[in-house]
Amino acid sequence: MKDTARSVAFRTLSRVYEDEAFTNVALLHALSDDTLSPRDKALCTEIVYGTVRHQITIDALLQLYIKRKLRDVEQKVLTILRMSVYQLAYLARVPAYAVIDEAVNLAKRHARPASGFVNGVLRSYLRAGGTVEERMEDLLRKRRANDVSALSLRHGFPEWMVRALMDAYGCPRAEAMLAACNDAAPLTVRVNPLKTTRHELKETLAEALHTDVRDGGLSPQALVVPGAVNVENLPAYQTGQCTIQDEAAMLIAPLLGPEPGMHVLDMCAAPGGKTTHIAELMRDEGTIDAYDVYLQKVRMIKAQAERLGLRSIVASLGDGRQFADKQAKYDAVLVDAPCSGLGVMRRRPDIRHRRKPSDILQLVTLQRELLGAAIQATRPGGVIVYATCTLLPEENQQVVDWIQQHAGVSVVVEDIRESVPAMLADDVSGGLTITPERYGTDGFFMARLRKQ
Ligand SMILES: C[S@@+](CC[C@H](N)C(=O)[O-])C[C@H]1O[C@@H](n2cnc3c(N)ncnc32)[C@H](O)[C@@H]1O
Repeated sequence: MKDTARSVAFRTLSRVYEDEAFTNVALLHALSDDTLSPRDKALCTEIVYGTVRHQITIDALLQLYIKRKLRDVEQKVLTILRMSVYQLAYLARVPAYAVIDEAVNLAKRHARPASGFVNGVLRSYLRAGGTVEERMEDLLRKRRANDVSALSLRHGFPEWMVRALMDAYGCPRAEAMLAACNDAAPLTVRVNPLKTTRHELKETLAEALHTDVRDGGLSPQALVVPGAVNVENLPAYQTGQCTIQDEAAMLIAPLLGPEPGMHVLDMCAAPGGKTTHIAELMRDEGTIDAYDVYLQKVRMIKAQAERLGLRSIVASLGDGRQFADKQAKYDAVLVDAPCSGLGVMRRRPDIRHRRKPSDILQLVTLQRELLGAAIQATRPGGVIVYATCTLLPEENQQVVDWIQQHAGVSVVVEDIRESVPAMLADDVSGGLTITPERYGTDGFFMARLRKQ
């Protein structure tokens, strides 16, 4: 049978829900051949991301029409219902009859005995009427919901995550942050100054993609490409003129103060986004030792270095914590630590469903150990940059504060207001926290320490 936007969306969502695939990776794989038209690819992408983003809200609405608990509904049937309610609730331009027809066809193909059930539930949903906002507010009134459960239901994030953000940033800002985490992220690329200029690359990309490409507002190396485009297929990408990277992430490597000839350690380096940035800023002169604990990921660093034509990167397999008892020799060390990833939920919406509160404690322990080892590996007078892509202070400023007390050597947290764009100065408090609702970027934390 011929693939449609919805059948490919169903297959992709099944991989996310049944095989624990990452949404962005499963989608990239599903759309890599050309069986769908560009319009259908866009619809499929919208359905997949939207369903995962709004799953908590969708489930609460679906439960009103299903007597059993949703966890007792067969996964394939639940996937069909979730993606269909997403379309009925959030995609005004899609006709309801098309959604229900295709849902029933999908059920006949993948869960035949349940096709009548799928039809019945979706028709009951439609009959109840009202916009998704009205239905949600009705549900919240009936549940007498407090602020945390209200934000959880309105924006589709688990309650523990909402509570953590509210505690850290207050209610209005946390709500704006959650809403921004549901926005589609733009594609941004970092120009490789060793091969071209931002101006030249901008013209090359605009011509190849028939679209307006604009300069980023935060990094002098950033270009923003609108729409869902595949830059990786373009000659400009394949010949190493640019790297795909969120604009806020482009602010991290410069904090190390990279200069030609330096000896730098990148402790958690894969897939190499920041390693290659450091090498570009060092004009590919000097050495960057880049480590990661997964062999497959070390190969990714090597592939990126090769694509960009960078020779100063030495990528190796290794645990960053090993540097705790090695010689202190590096001029600068980057710890781009493994973290809960709450800052990148625009691109990885499944993070909200995967992460558990208990993960945070484990991550904080690892982050402290990595930062402690980084300080040991740095020569006296050298700098250490600690960064994450999460929004939780426990994994960010609190790790930096803790290490100052426990490093066993003297380290100072430097004031980085002069080293970041002026408009970010107010976001610096110890380290810099960039949140997604402020500048349309992913969320990041970065701090610079100097070993005395
Ligand atoms: C946030 S990512 C790094 C992203 C990378 N710096 C970039 O810009 O492309 C964190 C990385 O740390 C790696 N990692 C996790 N535990 C580690 C450890 N103990 N030592 C070294 N790397 C580790 C993960 O495999 C992951 O690739």
